Amino acid sequence: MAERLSADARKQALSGIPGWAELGGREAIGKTFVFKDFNEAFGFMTRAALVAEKMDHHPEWRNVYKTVEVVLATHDAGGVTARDIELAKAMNAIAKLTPT
Ligand SMILES: C[C@H](O)[C@H](O)[C@H]1CNC2=NC(N)=NC(=O)C2=N1
Repeated sequence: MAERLSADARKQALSGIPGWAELGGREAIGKTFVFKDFNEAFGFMTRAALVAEKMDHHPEWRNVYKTVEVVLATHDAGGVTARDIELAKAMNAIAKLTPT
């Protein structure tokens, strides 16, 4: 099973993934993506969902119109692991292909 990252390792990893930050009150990372419209937001979610399913690692997320709020944590590990960092990077790469 993946190991929880230390506070230092989380900070280090997050410094390389624009827009992602630690949540307050819970060991998890999050980012709010804002797109041009609902179509782009939902397109992002569709592409990200396919990648997440392939990784067997799934986001907690909420969509309102063109905004997608994402939270990533590894529930089995009780914190943030390399798998969350990997999915966060993949989501940033997908968002780059999507007009904002
Ligand atoms: C059995 C399966 O691998 C686990 O339930 C996976 C599925 N997807 C998951 N996704 C996330 N984000 N955290 C998990 O701990 C997790 N566990």
